[in-house]
Amino acid sequence: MIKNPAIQVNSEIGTLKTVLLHRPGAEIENITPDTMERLLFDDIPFLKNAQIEHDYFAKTLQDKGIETVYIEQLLEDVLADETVKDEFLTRYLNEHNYMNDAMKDIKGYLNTLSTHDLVSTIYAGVRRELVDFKHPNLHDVAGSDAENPFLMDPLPNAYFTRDPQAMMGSGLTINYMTFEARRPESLITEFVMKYHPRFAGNVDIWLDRNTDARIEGGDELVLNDHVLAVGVSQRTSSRAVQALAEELFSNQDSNFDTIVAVEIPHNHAMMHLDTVFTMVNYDQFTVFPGIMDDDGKMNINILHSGDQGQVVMEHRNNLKDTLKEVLKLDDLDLIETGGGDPIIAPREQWNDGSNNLTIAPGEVVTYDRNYVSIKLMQEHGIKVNEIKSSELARGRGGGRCMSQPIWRDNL
Ligand SMILES: NC(=O)NCCC[C@H](N)C(=O)O
Repeated sequence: MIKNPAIQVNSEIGTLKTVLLHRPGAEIENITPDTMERLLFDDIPFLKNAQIEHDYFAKTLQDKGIETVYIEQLLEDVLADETVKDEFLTRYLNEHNYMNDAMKDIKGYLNTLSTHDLVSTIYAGVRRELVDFKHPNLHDVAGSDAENPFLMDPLPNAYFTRDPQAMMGSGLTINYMTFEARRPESLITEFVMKYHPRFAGNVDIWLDRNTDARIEGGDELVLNDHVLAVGVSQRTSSRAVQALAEELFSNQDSNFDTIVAVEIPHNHAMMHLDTVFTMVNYDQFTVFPGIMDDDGKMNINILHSGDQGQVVMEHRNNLKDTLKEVLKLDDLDLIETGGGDPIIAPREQWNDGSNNLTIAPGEVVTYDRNYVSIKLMQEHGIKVNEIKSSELARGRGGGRCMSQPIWRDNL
């Protein structure tokens, strides 16, 4: 049992106290038309305005008394220790296939930077011409890698702090992410959890990233203190969900005994469960109807903890009924994104109209552009705090994607 847990997340809706963010930086300006698709962007945001919008998002949270913690600051704190910095750079470069003398050359350059600039460079990417290679690898002089102006690609998705890990109960999963473009983000989480005094020794690690079972935080929803909903999606494999169930059902520190595995279409617009489904109150959810077939059916499996902590599985096909069953509710309110209209719903889903950050039961933070979904939520009694969304939305993630709750009041 952890004595002083640094994480407390026992729901999607308990009053939010502390949240992890990343302010978009130079990495956004290192996206080009050629790399956009590989870097998982649909357009190149205007950085200055993206930062204004992000600061507005952070201030909206701060004005509600929520502590905002920046992952880049935590990384800077951790890398101030020379031994940790060396370990981090070795791992980071290894994961980019640099070893031996070539690694020494790159480290030589990175070690000339202040810790602050090093962190910015890790996010922004390391441009090839900055390193004076005495010992280049073949892949630096021939083939497609050699054509890439970056030795290490930028991390433009880092402002979606939800995905590299998922905090639940007194711990987290540190995620092996699906696309190479995002994998270094969870290496950062790993080092912060291992070495930052705020977290080191004070968190349970339910899953680590040393696996090939893919999982991302946008798929991991904490419905209450013993039930999770996890998307089986473009980004999260069924094997990872099974592994998570096995760990949570058998670990003494975990209170979770049920995982609802919800299969969603595997595509870019709906890459994670939270792009189509969020919990906004005890008995209210927003949902994009496009995740169901024409009869309203879906492929859902409830994973339960059996007598010996083993995983027992039951199949379901109706989302509303399944939620009522696992949450023990007589009724619940599914609020359809864009009112289910065949034009408005997919447009607002594309711009993350289903991706709400719930900051207290019945109160959300969401993008202003999805005005039809906002009006509907208001009509259903939800308090909506609107944030600006012209540039941030170009990365295909909204309020929930841009935030990782670290501490919520228990319900
Ligand atoms: N939880 C989320 O849905 N996060 C949004 C991630 C968007 C990012 N461009 C990605 O493709 O991973």
